[in-house]
Amino acid sequence: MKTQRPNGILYILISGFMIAFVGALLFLWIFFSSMRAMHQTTRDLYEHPYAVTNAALQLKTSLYQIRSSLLFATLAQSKGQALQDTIQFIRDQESLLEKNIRIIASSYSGDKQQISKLQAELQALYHIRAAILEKLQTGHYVEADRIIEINGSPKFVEIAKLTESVLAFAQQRANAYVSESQKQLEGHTRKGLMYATLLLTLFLIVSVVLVWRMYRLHAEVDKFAFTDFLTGIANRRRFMFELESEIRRSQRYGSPFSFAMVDIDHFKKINDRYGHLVGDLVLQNFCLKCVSALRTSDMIGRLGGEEFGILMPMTDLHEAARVIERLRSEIDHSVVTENGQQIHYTASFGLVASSHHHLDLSLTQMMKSADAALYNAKQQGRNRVYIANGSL
Ligand SMILES: Nc1nc2c(ncn2[C@@H]2O[C@H](COP(=O)(O)OP(=O)(O)OP(=O)(O)O)[C@@H](O)[C@H]2O)c(=O)[nH]1
Repeated sequence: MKTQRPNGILYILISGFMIAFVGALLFLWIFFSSMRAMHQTTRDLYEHPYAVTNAALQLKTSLYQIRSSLLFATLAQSKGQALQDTIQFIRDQESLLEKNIRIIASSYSGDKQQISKLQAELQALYHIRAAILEKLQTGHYVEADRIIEINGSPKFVEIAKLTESVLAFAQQRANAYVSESQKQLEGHTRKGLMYATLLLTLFLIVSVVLVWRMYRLHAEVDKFAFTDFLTGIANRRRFMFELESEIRRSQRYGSPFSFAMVDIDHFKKINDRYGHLVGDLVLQNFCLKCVSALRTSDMIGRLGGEEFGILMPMTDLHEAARVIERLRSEIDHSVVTENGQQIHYTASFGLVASSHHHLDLSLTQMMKSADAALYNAKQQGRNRVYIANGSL
């Protein structure tokens, strides 16, 4: 019994720690995988779909800038440094344009032929742009203007249309992607909440089970600490505690109480003749008889071996003597039946009442007095009740 309690608590503590550890790991795993998924979704959301739309928009701007620069240079009849600056500006815009068309070509998920066509149209535009610049550099402004009007403008319009259609598709895809990603984010949040709730519920259940186990263990330990294992009645420790409390109560309020010390007669002979198991049955039978004969407010405890104590609160000597005598007689007139054998046993009682003693009565004095009375009952032939300072 002594080793069961620490083992039980250790077992509960270890299981509690293990469950908490697994729960914490699970929680961290859910938390980090959910965070990673959310991070990835957010990154995809801002990098992938908008890359094409941004590139298409920039491409449109570059085209517009190139066209305006060519028109301006032609109308203003630019030459010298002004023309050189315009050429440099157009080159910069074209390299920007090239960068954007590469982005579109690598990320566009629509009709790829559209992109090839756009690239081909841009190449054609570069040739037209080269022809216009050549005319401008040689001062042929009218021819430059004509090339712009006949070849350049339609080409710009054509490319702008193509870019517009690429942009519209990319935007549509981006919008779809955004709403899809939002749904995914909502899904992650919902899942996270669901797992957290499940985990919390699991922890609650485990905690309740653990607390219940601890409570039961505690109650069991308490029961074994104050109960006699064989008979199920109060053990010596519990009985002495109650007897001492009753003495104090009697001293304080002057309430009467009686106490009997009981010993089963020739119990050694019963053991020797029928065996220890039958001896145990007799002890149990004795306790049953006491419990049925006494009031529920009375208490019976095993003081050791075949010796018992009976405490009768609020009972004076006269009443106690009547009850104990009835119990003695009942035991004397009954038998314990085991394996077809009928075992008859008797008991001797030493009875003490609080009214027979002084107010400063102690537990030791009361025990001594009851023990002496019991000794007298044995001496006078057993199977009798002996009252301290007088016999029935
Ligand atoms: N079966 C059983 N026997 C017990 C238990 N506890 C003590 N005993 C036995 O009870 C016997 C008590 O014997 P004694 O003290 O000589 O007393 P007795 O035979 O009852 O004689 P008197 O008290 O003089 O009438 C011993 O043999 C103990 O071994 C128990 O829990 N079960």
